[in-house]
Amino acid sequence: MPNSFLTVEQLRISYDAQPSVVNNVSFALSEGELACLLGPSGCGKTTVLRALSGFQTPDAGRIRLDGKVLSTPDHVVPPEQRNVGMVFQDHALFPHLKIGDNVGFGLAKLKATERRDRVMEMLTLVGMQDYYDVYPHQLSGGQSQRVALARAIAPRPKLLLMDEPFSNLDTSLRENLGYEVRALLKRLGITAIMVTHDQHDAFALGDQIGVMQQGALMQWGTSFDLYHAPHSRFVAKFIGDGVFVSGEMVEDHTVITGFGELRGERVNQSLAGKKVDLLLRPDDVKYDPQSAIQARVIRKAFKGAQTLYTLLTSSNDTLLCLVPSHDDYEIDDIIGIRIDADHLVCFEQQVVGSEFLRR
Ligand SMILES: Nc1ncnc2c1ncn2[C@@H]1O[C@H](COP(=O)(O)OP(=O)(O)OP(=O)(O)O)[C@@H](O)[C@H]1O
Repeated sequence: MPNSFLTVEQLRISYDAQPSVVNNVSFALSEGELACLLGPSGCGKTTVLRALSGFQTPDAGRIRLDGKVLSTPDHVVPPEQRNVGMVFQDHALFPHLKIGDNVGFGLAKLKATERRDRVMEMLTLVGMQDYYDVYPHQLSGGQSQRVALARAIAPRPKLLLMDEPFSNLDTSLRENLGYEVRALLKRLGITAIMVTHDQHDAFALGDQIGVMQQGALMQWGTSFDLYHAPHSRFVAKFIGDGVFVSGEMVEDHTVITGFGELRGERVNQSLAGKKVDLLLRPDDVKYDPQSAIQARVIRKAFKGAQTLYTLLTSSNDTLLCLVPSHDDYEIDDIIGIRIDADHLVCFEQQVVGSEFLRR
């Protein structure tokens, strides 16, 4: 943390009507790292972004960027002096300015020829080099968002902030754009933070993802860790599909369930000797015609390459299982399954039977 490029330390923010909108949030980024703040509506993501951009004074805590203190409760470097770029959900292009002038807007300090070269370089990077003389209303949503990105990175900011940049775009476009933007920012070595409530946006862009709930940062980690090693029920439920099934943790690496004994690495605190709710993701349950564990299909959802089956075991546990869609089964068919969870995510038991985490 001391040598990080960006550090947010113990950030606390209240609004008049609402205390602790952001509550002791701390995280750090290396130069060139991409992070996402992910969480349900109202959890405080945008407020963190506002503090990073200099529009919000913290009640407590400190923000440092590249060795310089940008925000404390007593001193806030104004937004225009931070060298921080911003992209918003609604693109916010100036409607009366051509695309080239939109992208060149923050480059007033450059000579005219340098400015034009920089604008062309940025437009080329986002694949919009043929749109220099076009007005914003002539662009699609995806094109506008590319231009907004080009405008934000044109002044070569130290930090790029993006607030739900893909939320007005349709699903397939937003996923493609997410991976495209990631590749571009990585190529340019730009450090960035994106706020989103959509886990797929976060998976597409973030090296690190921070999951927020009611002002608190619940977990900070890679998408893989958040999905497979959530530290809390909230993160387990917020990220991905799955079920909780009841079991008993007989020792640190072993849980007995109604459909057999499962062994794996323990992820959370030790609950040896206790009744637990064990998290099983659809990809922890493997289709295996040879297996002795049999389960009945009670629901199927075709997903293209795979089908997501909801299964009921003879012990009355409900499981989710992803099966290549060529292996097609009908409701009430019996199929063989094998549990392949190399890590055991358990929480002290709250429910009896299975609980769904379907989103
Ligand atoms: N200017 C403000 N004055 C008072 N309360 C505010 C203000 N801005 C936000 N809030 C409140 O603070 C809380 C957090 O808001 P924030 O916009 O940071 O959440 P968010 O996670 O970004 O939500 P969303 O995804 O809906 O944008 C909300 O309850 C909101 O109503």
